[in-house]
Amino acid sequence: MIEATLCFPLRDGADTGDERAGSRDGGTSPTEVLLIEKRRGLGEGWYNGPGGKLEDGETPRECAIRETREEVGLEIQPADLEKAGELTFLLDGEGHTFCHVYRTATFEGEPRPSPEARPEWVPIDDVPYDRMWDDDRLWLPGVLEGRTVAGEFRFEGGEPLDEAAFVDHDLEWDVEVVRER
Ligand SMILES: CNc1ncnc2c1ncn2[C@@H]1O[C@H](COP(=O)(O)OP(=O)(O)OP(=O)(O)O)[C@@H](O)[C@H]1O
Repeated sequence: MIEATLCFPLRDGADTGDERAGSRDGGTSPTEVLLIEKRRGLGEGWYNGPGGKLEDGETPRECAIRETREEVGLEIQPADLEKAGELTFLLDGEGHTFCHVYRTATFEGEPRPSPEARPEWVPIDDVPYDRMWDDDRLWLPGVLEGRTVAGEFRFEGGEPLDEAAFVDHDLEWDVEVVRER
C-alpha cells in the first residue's frame, strides 16, 4: 500500500497584511486553509492539501513537512504539526493508499507556486469540494474544525485511482490518532 500525507496550513484571514501578531484576538479560530491546485500526477487539476508519498526512511511527519516545503515553500516545525486523521483508500477491494492527515496554524514563509502545485488560501466555509477528490467533502470539514478522523473509502474501476468511482465509506470521528515521531 502506498503511504502518503496531506497537510492543511490554517490561518485567520483577518490577520493578513502587515498586522502585528500582537494585535491578534487570542482565542480566534482559523478562517482560511491553504489548498493547492495540483499541477501534475495523481489528482491533477484538483484541489487538495499539500502532501505526497513517503520517501524511504522518512516518517509521515517528516514527509508532510518536506512536501509542504517543496510544493508551496512553507516551513513547519515538527512539534507544530497536529495529526488530524488517518485515511485508507481501497481500490477494487485492495488497500491502495494509506494517508496521514495533518494540520497546523504555525508555519513560516509565504506560499509560492511550484511545478507541482499552485497554492491558494480559501475560506474554510467556501472550500471548493466540487473540484476535489469525492471523499474530501466527507472528512475535510471536520478536520478544519479541529476534529480527528479515521476513515475508509472504497473506490472501484481499476487504476488510476483518480479515474475510479467512489463507492462507499466508513468514518469514525474524534478518534485517538497515533502521535508518531
Ligand atoms: C482517494 N482519495 C484521496 N483523497 C484525498 N487525497 C488523496 C486521495 N488519494 C491520494 N490522495 C493524496 O494525493 C496525493 C498524491 O500524491 P502524489 O502526487 O501521488 O505523490 P507525490 O507528491 O509524492 O508525487 P510524485 O510521485 O513525487 O510525483 C497525496 O498527498 C495523497 O495523500
